Amino acid sequence: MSQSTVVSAPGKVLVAGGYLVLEPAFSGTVVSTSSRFYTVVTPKARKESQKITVRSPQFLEATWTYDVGTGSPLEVTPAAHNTSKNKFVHLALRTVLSLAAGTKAPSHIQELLSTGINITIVGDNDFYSQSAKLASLNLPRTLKSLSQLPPFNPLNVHLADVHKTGLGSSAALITALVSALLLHFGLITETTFADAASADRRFAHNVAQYVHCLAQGKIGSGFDVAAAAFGTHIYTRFDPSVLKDLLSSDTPSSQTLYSVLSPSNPAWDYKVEPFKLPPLTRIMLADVNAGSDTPSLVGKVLSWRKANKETSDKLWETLHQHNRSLATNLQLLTRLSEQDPENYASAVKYLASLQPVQWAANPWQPPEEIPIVEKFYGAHRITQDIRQNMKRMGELAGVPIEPPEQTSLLDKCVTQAGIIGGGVPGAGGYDAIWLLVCNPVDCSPELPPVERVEYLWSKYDELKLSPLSAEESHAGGARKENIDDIPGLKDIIVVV
Ligand SMILES: Nc1ncnc2c1ncn2[C@@H]1O[C@H](COP(=O)(O)OP(=O)(O)O)[C@@H](O)[C@H]1O
Ligand SMILES: C[C@@](O)(CCOP(=O)(O)OP(=O)(O)O)CC(=O)O
Repeated sequence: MSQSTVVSAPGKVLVAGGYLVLEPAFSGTVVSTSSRFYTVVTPKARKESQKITVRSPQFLEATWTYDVGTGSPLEVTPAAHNTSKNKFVHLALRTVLSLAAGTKAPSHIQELLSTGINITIVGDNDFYSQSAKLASLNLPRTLKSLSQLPPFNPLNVHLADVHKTGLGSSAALITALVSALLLHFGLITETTFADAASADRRFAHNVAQYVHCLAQGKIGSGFDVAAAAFGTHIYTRFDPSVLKDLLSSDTPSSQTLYSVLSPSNPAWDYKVEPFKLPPLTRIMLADVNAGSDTPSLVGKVLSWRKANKETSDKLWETLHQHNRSLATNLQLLTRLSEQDPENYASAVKYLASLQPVQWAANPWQPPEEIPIVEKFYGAHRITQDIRQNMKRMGELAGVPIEPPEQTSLLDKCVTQAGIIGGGVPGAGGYDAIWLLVCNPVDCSPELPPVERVEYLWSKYDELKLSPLSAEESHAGGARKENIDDIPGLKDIIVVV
């Protein structure tokens, strides 16, 4: 394993900015998750010249072999014996190998390929629903039960049949795979890649963004790939015209690929503004397990917007103001915690024991805590305003962005003690909900809000809810890993 290259990339939750983030005039607040995808690239132990074998050991029959040509342009062909296709993986390999062949000393690439390459891809359990597994083990759907599952738990299904939880498996996987390959072939270096603002990290982002669009057959806003590459941030999209020519060409040359995807190409105009959730708070996610088709929601909302310019412009502007205020408000809370950690911690502990409606109504509140409490109450109000306007967007467009079932669930959640706010992430629908909860170090004698929410979810009869174990990742996006630091990763790699 000594010559292995391991890279991980996080999943995402778009807490504000669904639909708006598709347009460059608006932005989205995306939180990256502690749950990650891992890619391990290793020279084959048994030499198999010009062959790349990709394995996803969490799934049945998930091995794909590719033959790499020796000519120019370099071809990557799926082997005839593959039992399924994996467009995402195939296009990632083809793109990075083509870039490598064009920009590195060909002899160096040839040397790596002449041994053959093994790639293992695994996603943290959170990316796929674990409800069936928990039920088979007779375990309740709680965070504690999730922590008892082995890492990278095999799902005993084919990849095509898996139930995804909405954390953005393909974006995290492509970003981790592309970055690992770029590092392995020496197109970027470990030291520069470690810096989120570096040209190398931006190169990995651009390549991942291209591969993801190509594999999906469409250009979305790209917030999911940006979160996988850079971590939590406020995202403003790139102008899709940067990829137009590449996407319409069958096999772009290495030179064309490089000139478009290069970090110095000024046509990449996306913006990544720093953001993080305030200290002593925690994001909680529930997989609602009812499923929604994001592309169909997006299609309907966008055609409604086109046909109702004036009304939608007003709604978009209102939502944009609320989305920005939420981000500003949460950033201010982080600043208040830095300026006065003691009063901040004491205010969070106090808020954790009361319902949000009671937060601003305490005449005995110590004066130093008042600005902190007010900001938390402000965040609560803004998240409620965002929900209301997103729901209205759905009603006007005739799509279930916050359907009645989700409204009742969220209403129950956000009136619990210590819950700052919540909503339907991303495009909304029946997929999932997110909550932001106060998470003081010690809540005694009260129950911590996290446990209150878990209890409510476990007893909620109207919908089948499973918590996800993800928290916010503070690792800042994709990163090179040491295989020994990731529990369970070494054990799942097939050494051949
Ligand atoms: N563990 C995995 N190993 C290999 N490929 C994967 C894995 N998980 C997801 N994928 C790829 O991502 C695709 C799913 O992409 P998509 O439907 O866009 O899901 P998502 O919304 O989670 O990003 C799969 O068809 C497969 O090509
Ligand atoms: C509507 C959107 O703005 C947000 C969709 O976010 P989701 O998190 O719902 O996305 P999926 O992972 O594809 O289900 C579309 C976009 O920005 O591309």
